[in-house]
Amino acid sequence: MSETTTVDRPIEQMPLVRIENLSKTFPGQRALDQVDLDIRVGEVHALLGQNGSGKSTLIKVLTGFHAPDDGVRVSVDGAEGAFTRTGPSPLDGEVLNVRAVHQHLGLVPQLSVVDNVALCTGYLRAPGGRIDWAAQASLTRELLARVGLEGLDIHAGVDVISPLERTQVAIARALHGWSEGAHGLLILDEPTAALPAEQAEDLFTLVRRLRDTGVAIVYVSHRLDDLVSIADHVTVLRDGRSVATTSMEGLTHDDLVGLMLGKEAAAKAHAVVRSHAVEDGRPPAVVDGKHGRTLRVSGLVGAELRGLDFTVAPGEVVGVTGIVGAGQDELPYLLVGARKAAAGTVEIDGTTYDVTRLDPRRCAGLGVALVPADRANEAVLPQTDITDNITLPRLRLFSKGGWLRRSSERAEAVRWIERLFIQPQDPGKLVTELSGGNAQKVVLARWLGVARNALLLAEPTAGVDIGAKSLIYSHLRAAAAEGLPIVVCSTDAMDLEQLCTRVLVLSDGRLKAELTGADINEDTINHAVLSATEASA
Ligand SMILES: Nc1ncnc2c1ncn2[C@@H]1O[C@H](COP(=O)(O)OP(=O)(O)OP(=O)(O)O)[C@@H](O)[C@H]1O
Repeated sequence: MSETTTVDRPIEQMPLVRIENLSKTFPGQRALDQVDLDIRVGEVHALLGQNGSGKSTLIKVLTGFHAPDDGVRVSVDGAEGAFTRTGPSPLDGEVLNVRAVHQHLGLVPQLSVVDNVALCTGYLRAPGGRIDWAAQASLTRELLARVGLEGLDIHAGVDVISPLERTQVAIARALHGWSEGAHGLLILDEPTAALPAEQAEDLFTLVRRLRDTGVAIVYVSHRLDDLVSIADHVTVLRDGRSVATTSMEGLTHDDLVGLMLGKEAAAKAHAVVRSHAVEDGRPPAVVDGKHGRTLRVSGLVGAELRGLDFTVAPGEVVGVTGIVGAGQDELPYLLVGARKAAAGTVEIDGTTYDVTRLDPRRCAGLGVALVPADRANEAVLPQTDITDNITLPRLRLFSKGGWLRRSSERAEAVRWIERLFIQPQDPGKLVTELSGGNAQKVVLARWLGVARNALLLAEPTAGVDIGAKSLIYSHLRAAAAEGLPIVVCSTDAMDLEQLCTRVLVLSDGRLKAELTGADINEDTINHAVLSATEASA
């Protein structure tokens, strides 16, 4: 902050950061519209809103990635000043630390913990310019101690530590240069998205600890139960406007849905999400038999999986779950050859294939589609528009006499935009200009169009709001009802409860339990994952 003047207000009522009249306009799109936000010392302040409501844009303005429109007013610690761009964040400076930990953490898996910390802090140098490894190790240990990771081997690769430890390392390095007790704003964006349920609780303990040392925390998540557990206040964004700021005291999951969507839309979303009752473990009746051959997987071996056999009947939605690394995270990639399997076969539409010889392109040709978990790196084609992203694997369908018919491609994109309520409804919009949840719908549209014989999904609802979740569920149910075999690999027990007719629980690369019927509910699934993991330990 610069050019500061003191505001005449009682200090105890004064927020650490007060932002007024914050707008951000992209060409043709007002992403934030006169938003006001007060964040206090020692609170967890949740940002809640549907896909495209402006949460990421707000974070990107706070961290200096986007400059806001003119007219914003800011005060920090009671001192008013301009929203200037002096540090990495326009608010970061002597008075305030502003740090963000994003959903994908920004760690390099192949590097050690100490190197990953150094990527943020810079390597400490001894006289003469060589790296002072002893000092670097002690700085790393000091930062890790602040997040409760005293015992972690700092030379271990980030790929071998647990998902919770990775999140802790990312938070630890964000605290570099921020002395304990100094004022600051820590932004956590979907921090539990990659964490199994039991590790999320441990993360909350850390977040509460940081809050109690005076850190102001902005917490963004579509996992509403997280917010009920951890947030002190919530600000609700709708179409770029802040429509409510309230204390979280006494608020339930359903209250949050109501605040986010408005009462009427909330009731509708709730009804759709709950409309699917899988009572006896049998697949729902196949209504038109458009697809209809069993997917049969035998002896699948990968880096994690150690020989998995299962079948998915036409119209069945089989869930596969476990803690990260149990095998469900690599399963769909192995089946389409996106990661190298060591052994295994898969029967597709009556023909058996050696999985070690498959590749994603060939699988797409066979009508087997994979919706990957890492949307940004594995799924969207960044420099292209919604139309290209949806139609790319099926371009031949839109060609005549060797010429691509752009009009029929666009018509197909418009059909999916309408079916999945993709926003904005512009087939020519660059996919990088979409919110995360809308980009996920585009990816889903692409692969729903390809899947004739099987659809494999990895974490299909990560980062999507409750309304979009219900929409995705109903499209997947409809595809199953047409006889498509579907495999949902997910750590989100709600996805599994709402979608699956059978759930396979893996641990250590092997099948440990199979849940059907009334056992397919969030509590039993979480419990089965925990028991399977403990039994393998
Ligand atoms: N770089 C950009 N260029 C143009 N429009 C953008 C850009 N980034 C975001 N938008 C638009 O701004 C609006 C808000 O998007 P934002 O990503 O902030 O939403 P969000 O609440 O974070 O959504 P989600 O929960 O899906 O991640 C959307 O309409 C989006 O299409």
